[in-house]
Amino acid sequence: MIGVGLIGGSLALSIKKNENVHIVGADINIEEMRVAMAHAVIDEQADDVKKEAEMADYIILATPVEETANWIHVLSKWTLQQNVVITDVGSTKVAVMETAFLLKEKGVTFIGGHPMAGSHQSGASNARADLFYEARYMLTPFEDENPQKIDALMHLLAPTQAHFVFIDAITHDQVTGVISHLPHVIATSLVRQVKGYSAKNTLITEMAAGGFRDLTRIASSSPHMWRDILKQNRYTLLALLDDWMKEMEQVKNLLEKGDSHELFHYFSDAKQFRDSLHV
Ligand SMILES: NC(=O)c1ccc[n+]([C@@H]2O[C@H](COP(=O)([O-])OP(=O)(O)OC[C@H]3O[C@@H](n4cnc5c(N)ncnc54)[C@H](O)[C@@H]3O)[C@@H](O)[C@H]2O)c1
Ligand SMILES: O=C(O)C(=O)C[C@]1(C(=O)O)C=C[C@@H](O)C=C1
Repeated sequence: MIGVGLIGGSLALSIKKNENVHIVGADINIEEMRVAMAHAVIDEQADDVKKEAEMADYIILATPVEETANWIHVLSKWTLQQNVVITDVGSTKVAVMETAFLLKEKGVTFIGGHPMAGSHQSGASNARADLFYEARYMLTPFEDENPQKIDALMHLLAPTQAHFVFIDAITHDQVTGVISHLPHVIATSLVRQVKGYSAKNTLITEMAAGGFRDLTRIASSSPHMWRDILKQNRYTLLALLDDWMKEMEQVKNLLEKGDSHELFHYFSDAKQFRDSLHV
């Protein structure tokens, strides 16, 4: 397990429910390694990552996505087990799968993965074995991947009790752009706007309640993780932000007109769609 933070740690805790699993962890943050060992998230800490990776049956990359791409470069230079399956948990897939081509060219299996559950909290101390229970778990194997390797990975991940969904990397990045990355940008920019007002009036933060909390919780997420996600999915985000600005223009127009019927429809249309969603 390379990266023993929230997602790597949660996956480790859940994978441990399989028989005959021994999880060796590696992390650039020594404190995270200490926490992961102290909470029995991993069985052993890697003193020599190369040596451990070359002995591993599975390698899971659970680092921020730019680091994941770097690790794929590194792994492509090592002599891994012939049957090794490498996967990741990153929130973007196009850049990761493009880099993973380096492994494919060497006959090494890489199957992209992305569990659709998480938190604004980071680190192994927040890891939970049930984090992925009933969540969607997207997999992006190369088109001609050996089905036995995919089955082996799904077997390893079965204790997560997540529902696997196969998807191509481009569609993945468009879909997550819409339902995860754009909402993060909106929450973050809203918090920044409120921060500006709060400098002039302390009542603003004092009066903040449930509505503000629910809409902005995710702005407390890891800046490192989100910087990397936005870098890798920036073209999708640029198009989505154009649409978002058009949406805001529409709200401005509605307010300028002040038409009760149109304003009511704006809210009722959104409520109807929101009420129909499973989340
Ligand atoms: N947090 C979420 O809600 C969520 C959900 C699904 C997927 N993801 C994805 O999971 C991945 C990990 O996110 P997280 O929430 O667990 O973050 P996290 O900060 O809790 O954990 C990431 C860990 O990676 C370590 N790390 C960073 N660079 C490294 C490197 N070069 N080598 C080794 N270790 C390194 C960090 O020290 C940290 O312990 C990201 O790619 C993210 O996009 C996150
Ligand atoms: O619940 C949260 O805090 C999350 O942000 C989780 C969340 C999301 O739903 O957008 C964040 C990033 C992921 O790649 C998957 C899930």
